[in-house]
Amino acid sequence: MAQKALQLPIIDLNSSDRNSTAASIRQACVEVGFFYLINHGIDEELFQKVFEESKKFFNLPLEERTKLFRKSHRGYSPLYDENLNPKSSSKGDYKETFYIGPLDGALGSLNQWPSEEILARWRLTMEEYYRKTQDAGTRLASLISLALELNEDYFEKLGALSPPNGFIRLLHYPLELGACKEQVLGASAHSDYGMLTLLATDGVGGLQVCRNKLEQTQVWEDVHHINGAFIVNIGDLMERWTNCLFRSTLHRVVQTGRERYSVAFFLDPNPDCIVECLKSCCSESSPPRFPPIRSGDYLEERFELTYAS
Ligand SMILES: O=C(O)CCC(=O)C(=O)O
Ligand SMILES: [Fe+2]
Repeated sequence: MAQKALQLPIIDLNSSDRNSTAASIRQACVEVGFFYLINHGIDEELFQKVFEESKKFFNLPLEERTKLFRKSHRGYSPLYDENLNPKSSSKGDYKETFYIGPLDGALGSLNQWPSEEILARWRLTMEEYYRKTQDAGTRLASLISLALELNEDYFEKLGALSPPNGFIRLLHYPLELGACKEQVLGASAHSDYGMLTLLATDGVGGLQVCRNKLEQTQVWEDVHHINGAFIVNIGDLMERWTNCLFRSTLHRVVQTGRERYSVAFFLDPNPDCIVECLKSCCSESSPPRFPPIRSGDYLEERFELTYAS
């Protein structure tokens, strides 16, 4: 188990004092890369509906779930299918997931949905959650621009958010039956790939972060659930943008002997956006550490490494 629990700052997305909120975000992203987000516009009722519908899907017979097996990163990914830490020798993560990508335009037709006869309100619920969470993420991105001493519409103007590449990942960590010799993790140690992640959890523990990923002995700290708050973390593309000023922190989910559900929303840049060091994050003494990269190419490569086949 983790040695200690982490106290993360609470950021109010609706605060009228945007400059002081931006300063708190900056401190959180420099020090930990994780914070809580409140007043984000998603009400308790919608969270409840999303978790209920998610449970209904994962409780369908395996045969039904497998009909929606992932294609183009959308749909169902069964137990052990993913390994979020491709460097580990583990046989995969003890979780099952379901992905929903951008809803609109040509990309929208790539999504897979359970049939309405089986789960009547599933698609509507997920679409509502997708739009509202993407909106919260976009508003948060403008506070992040402020935190980086940029104009509030910086990421908008860059094309990163027009439209963003948003993905919902519904997660289910079932109870593991039988003792296992090696430690199998619900989600193995990883950092998220993109810009920002807004994570909703069900109150069951297990999420841990490691702030000293480069040291030999890693210290893992528990991240607690706060009712109604998102747990937000910075992804690797944001770390590249900021020349490692903002941290994309290693995290994982350990098994606690309880079944667990969570819902991650990845707000990633438009695939055609070129991610290169921000002017406010480099200088002569601190030159860019990464070459510019097209967001879509970077994310594709990371996704490919996640799957065993
Ligand atoms: O389930 C969780 O709490 C974390 C999931 C996660 O880290 C991810 O999906 O990237
Ligand atoms: Fe993650």
